[in-house]
Amino acid sequence: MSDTKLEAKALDILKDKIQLIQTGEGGIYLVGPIKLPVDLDGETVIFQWYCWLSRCQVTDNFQEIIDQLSSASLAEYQQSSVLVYGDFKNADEALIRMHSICHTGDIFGSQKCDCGYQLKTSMKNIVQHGTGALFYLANHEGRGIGLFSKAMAYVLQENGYDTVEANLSLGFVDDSRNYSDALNVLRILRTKPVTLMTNNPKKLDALQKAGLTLSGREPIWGGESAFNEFYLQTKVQRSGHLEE
Ligand SMILES: Nc1nc2c(ncn2[C@@H]2O[C@H](COP(=O)(O)OP(=O)(O)OP(=O)(O)O)[C@@H](O)[C@H]2O)c(=O)[nH]1
Repeated sequence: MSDTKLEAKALDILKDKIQLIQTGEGGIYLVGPIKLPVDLDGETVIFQWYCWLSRCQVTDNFQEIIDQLSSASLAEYQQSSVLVYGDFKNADEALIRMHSICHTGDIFGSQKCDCGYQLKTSMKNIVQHGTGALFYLANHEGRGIGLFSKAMAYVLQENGYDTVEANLSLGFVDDSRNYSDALNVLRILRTKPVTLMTNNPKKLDALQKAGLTLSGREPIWGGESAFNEFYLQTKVQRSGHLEE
């Protein structure tokens, strides 16, 4: 097949799997669902996976978006995505997690935080519940400060600073995470209320202010180790996290 024919065929395949979400500030291009078999403790679980890209440009001519991909250096800027399980659109009850990326905890299994534990547990909870979604938010590293700054914050923490002090002394606020794109995607996937897995009342508040319709909160506490005792204590004492 010629390159032109391959391109035309690709668009034909992709067009039914791309949605434009208009946000007022631009467009979110949502790709999916894609069937994703996931190994959860030795059991294969099928999730439906979606990934999105935010652009200033708003177009439903998706070829224009495809044409920009190869020169957009997207690997330099991570994209967020969501794993959906069960009849997420229609079920009366659904469990969701807005999980902030944690390179050290989620990927390396670092025990300096509880992120890896929360990621795995939230996926298992969703499957056990029967319906839900795990939003994996790629622009949230270090509560919004980025991986390099988080490394600097860790150096400061090795020298006596707590998590909040470390962020502040590097010129950041304690928490600069934004949930608006994730909520725009959630509204496409489900309009009924959801139960949010979190221990953080400020996150709950930020999400509700941004328009999340909530039916409840489920705690997600655990993953304690000798290495994260002070970190978890700081979450409770300085950031107001709930222990149950
Ligand atoms: N700045 C900074 N960020 C950290 C540190 N440890 C983990 N993180 C980041 O914290 C984010 C998770 O936020 P948490 O405060 O642990 O929890 P939360 O999302 O507010 O609340 P939960 O929903 O209860 O998990 C992830 O993006 C991690 O990368 C740290 O020592 N310093």
